[in-house]
Amino acid sequence: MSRPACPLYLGSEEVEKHFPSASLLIPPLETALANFSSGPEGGVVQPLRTVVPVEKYNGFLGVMPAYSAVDDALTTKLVTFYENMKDTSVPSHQATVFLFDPRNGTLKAVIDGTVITAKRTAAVSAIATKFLKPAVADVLCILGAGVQAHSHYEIFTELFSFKEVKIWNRSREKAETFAQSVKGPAQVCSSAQEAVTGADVIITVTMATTPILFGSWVKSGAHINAVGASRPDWRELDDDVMRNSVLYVDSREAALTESGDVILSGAEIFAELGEVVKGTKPALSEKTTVFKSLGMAIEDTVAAKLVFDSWSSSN
Ligand SMILES: NC(=O)c1ccc[n+]([C@@H]2O[C@H](COP(=O)([O-])OP(=O)(O)OC[C@H]3O[C@@H](n4cnc5c(N)ncnc54)[C@H](O)[C@@H]3O)[C@@H](O)[C@H]2O)c1
Ligand SMILES: O=C(O)[C@@H]1CCCCN1
Repeated sequence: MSRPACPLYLGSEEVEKHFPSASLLIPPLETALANFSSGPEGGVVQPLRTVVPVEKYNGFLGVMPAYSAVDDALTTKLVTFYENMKDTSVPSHQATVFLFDPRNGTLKAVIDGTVITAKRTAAVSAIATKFLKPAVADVLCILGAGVQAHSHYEIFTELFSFKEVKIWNRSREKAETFAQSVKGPAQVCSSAQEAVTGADVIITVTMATTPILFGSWVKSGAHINAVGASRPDWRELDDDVMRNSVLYVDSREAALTESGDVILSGAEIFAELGEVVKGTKPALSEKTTVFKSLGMAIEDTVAAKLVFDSWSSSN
């Protein structure tokens, strides 16, 4: 019996190279979201992720396995995320995706998951926004100025035509650095309220554990992508915005288990994004809408396959 070959390793630079634009991910991600929301016939097997708290250091380890029959792809992402880190040279989120041969279980590749996590999360928010943004969407607001703020800025300015981008961060200095580093306009705001006022699309991408977005600030009909607060006792959005918006989620099961914004507000889930993509639930874009994103393993499966296939065809 021959031993399996050593798995391929693709670091973040290689991943970037084989993944020039996150918008490449939109079609396969839409298919994956629709398949996920189709139950067993969609061919997606994705148990709820396991999250191990590392209390002593305010950290968490997430284990995110998934199989997609349509893509014939099997992966597990391991992701760590740490709150209030003193050492700012280390990213708050670090991830690795393991890609297996689904025919025999051989580990084919170990792929940096940090770039994948940044790009696939932003691409899913872009899908939600395509369906749920108001007919006229001139002003984009981003709360947060970290990794996800960058990946969201990149794909949102590529796919949509906002006239204005307003950005707020807890430390203004980081928002200023963000505005100087992006290729395009970004207006730094002194408060979250100032950034949110008048915005048609709002993205919350912070490590906040208590609300930073309040319903009284939100323009009627706006669309909100709520990307942070992925623990059952963490919040980014207040009860007002949660209860008075139409609520879309990536996964009902995950939202009811992991999302403090959903669990603690008692807001009712209207639909999964995959149901909107399939057309079995409407996109009520004239209403104020929230897409609560927690991140799904199947998104990493699709992204890792795209990177691996691109690498294979060029080697
Ligand atoms: N839904 C998903 O699929 C998904 C995927 C990855 C990350 N996330 C979440 O998105 C959020 C941003 O992730 P990131 O990788 O950009 O993190 P990051 O550490 O790069 O950036 C976090 C930003 O939040 C700000 N911040 C930190 N604590 C805050 C607080 N208490 N109040 C307000 N702002 C605060 C920081 O200044 C920073 O600008 C996190 O909550 C993360 O868990 C979600
Ligand atoms: O889906 C993800 O990759 C992230 C991991 C960290 C917490 C939020 N969701």
